[in-house]
Amino acid sequence: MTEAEFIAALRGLPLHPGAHGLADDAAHLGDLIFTKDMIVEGVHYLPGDPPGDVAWKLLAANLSDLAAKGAVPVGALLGYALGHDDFDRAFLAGLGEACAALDCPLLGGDTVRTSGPRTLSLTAIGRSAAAPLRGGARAGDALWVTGSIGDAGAGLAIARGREGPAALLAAYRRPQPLLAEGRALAAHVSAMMDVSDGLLIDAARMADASGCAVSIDLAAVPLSAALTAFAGDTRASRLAACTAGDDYQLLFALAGDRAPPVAATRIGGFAGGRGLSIHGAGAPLPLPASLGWLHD
Ligand SMILES: Nc1ncnc2c1ncn2[C@@H]1O[C@H](COP(=O)(O)OP(=O)(O)OP(=O)(O)O)[C@@H](O)[C@H]1O
Ligand SMILES: Cc1ncc(C[n+]2csc(CCOP(=O)(O)O)c2C)c(N)n1
Ligand SMILES: [Mg+2]
Ligand SMILES: [Mg+2]
Ligand SMILES: [Mg+2]
Repeated sequence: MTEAEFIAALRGLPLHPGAHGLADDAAHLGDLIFTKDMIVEGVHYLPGDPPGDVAWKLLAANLSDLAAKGAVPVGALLGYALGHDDFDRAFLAGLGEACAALDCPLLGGDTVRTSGPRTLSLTAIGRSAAAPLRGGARAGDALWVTGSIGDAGAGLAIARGREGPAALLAAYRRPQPLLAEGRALAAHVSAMMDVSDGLLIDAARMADASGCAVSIDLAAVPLSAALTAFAGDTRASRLAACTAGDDYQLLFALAGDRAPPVAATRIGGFAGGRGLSIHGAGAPLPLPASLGWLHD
């Protein structure tokens, strides 16, 4: 079974109304927001990555989903698999640092031991008075994204041994959840989500959840100077950036010609119909074979 097939099958189980049909980044129970993300050695991080960075990434990936709902973190529940003492101790130190820096204290969790690949999980709880959904975009809305796209994908190549700048490696190992930006945006957007699996696949998910079509101008996608110096600026490098994932930027829909209250780039728009299309210099472009990361 693929990830998408499994989640589709879960939709046939008894679902709480706050799950929004498992078509949002998080569950909404009153003003409380619940989200969970897991990370697995060899899948989400490399065995040689520093344990403190693994802890950071586990918390940050979850808080990114809270950011997309405009939430303030309340606390986190940790699911931890013990392995080697050195890793476990360094993870603990890194988690303490991450909880303090990101203002998210522990509520509890569970601990097991495994001899297999390390699998870690975290459930983050937040509070948001007016959480936007992933599925609220309407035909005529513009599509916007914060920051730059593709840095973490390049950082993974650097973590695997390519020469490259520390800033790209840091984007991969220490993503920054955009909590303040999410809170500033929440009351203005018609839809919001974070970019975890890749800009193209996540934009397609926002359009699907909203019952709209979305189109993206590939040339408008913001790339950092560090990335273009590292990977060039070609159609292929732009497509690689837009499908790499691990960006943890905020993707949002905004009505008409409104300007967002935080720094962001307009990259496309929503229309009637269904599906994702991309274009460059006014001409339609073929979609790449893979739109982003999928656990298939
Ligand atoms: N095993 C599961 N059990 C219950 N719900 C699930 C499960 N896996 C995914 N979901 C739900 O499916 C929806 C989509 O999940 P998904 O993991 O794609 O969201 P995300 O956390 O925003 O993305 P990412 O995992 O890339 O960070 C969410 O509502 C999530 O709670
Ligand atoms: C070693 C290594 N190989 C590949 C990747 C890329 N990657 C893995 S999972 C994922 C999407 C988010 O995960 P999920 O959807 O499970 O929350 C991405 C972009 C990585 N981070 N580390
Ligand atoms: Mg998300
Ligand atoms: Mg997830
Ligand atoms: Mg997530």
